[in-house]
Amino acid sequence: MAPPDNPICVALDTTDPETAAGLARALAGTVGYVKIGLEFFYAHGRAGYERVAEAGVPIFLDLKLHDIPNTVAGGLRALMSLDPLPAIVNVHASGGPAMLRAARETVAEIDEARRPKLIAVTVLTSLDVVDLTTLGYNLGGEDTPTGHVLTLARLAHDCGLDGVVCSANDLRALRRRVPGPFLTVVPGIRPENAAHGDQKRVATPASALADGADILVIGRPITRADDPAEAARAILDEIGSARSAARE
Ligand SMILES: O=c1ccn([C@@H]2O[C@H](COP(=O)(O)O)[C@@H](O)[C@H]2O)c(=O)[nH]1
Repeated sequence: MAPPDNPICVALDTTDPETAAGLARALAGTVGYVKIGLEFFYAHGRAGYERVAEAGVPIFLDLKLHDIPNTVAGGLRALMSLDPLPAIVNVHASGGPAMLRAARETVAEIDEARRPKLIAVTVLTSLDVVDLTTLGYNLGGEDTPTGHVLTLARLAHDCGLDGVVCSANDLRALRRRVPGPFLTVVPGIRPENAAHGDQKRVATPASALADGADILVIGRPITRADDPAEAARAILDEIGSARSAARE
């Protein structure tokens, strides 16, 4: 799977349709994707989605489905009638193999050239090793969640999914241990000196790409900037400079 030309995906986390559609228009041509998540979709559903889609930017519909196989398949099938189709949809890998296969079979009902990429969330970037231990995961004494991310990523791969959502901290191990092509979509991206907020496993845009990210999900550092398009351009410049320096 070829990496996208423009790896920036901006999270439109708002309940205001004017703001979401306005951001999508302002960012068209500067970013590769916009992301619609729970906040916007629960508030405005299909009509809100279609309004954002008018800007013509490919959409990652980040609804992170997590339920029994039949329910996830039904939910995804309902989403497959969106017009235009999203470029990417997702489920939680921890829904298990039967659910992942049901999801894969459902998106496969759309012809291959048009179907959305189906990816699985591994471990949320807002969780660190302390959180996972609190949740009862046995990390075998490791001090990062990467081992668990790899388990879920391999499962997603074996169930035929196109890729995963993971943190930048997991990428090197994942690129070594999960066969490609396999899309890596990476939130928790923070330019130097940007506030981390609720994100615990973070990286800069340039370092995430250097470690193997295909798509960088960036929300507040762009959407809360005085000029979001300018903030996105600054990140693209930073990425370009880091790539040129790496080639020298
Ligand atoms: O593990 C995950 C999965 C999804 N997200 C989503 O990405 C954006 C990040 O927004 P920021 O404002 O840049 O923190 C947000 O929509 C999350 O729902 C994630 O952060 N981590």
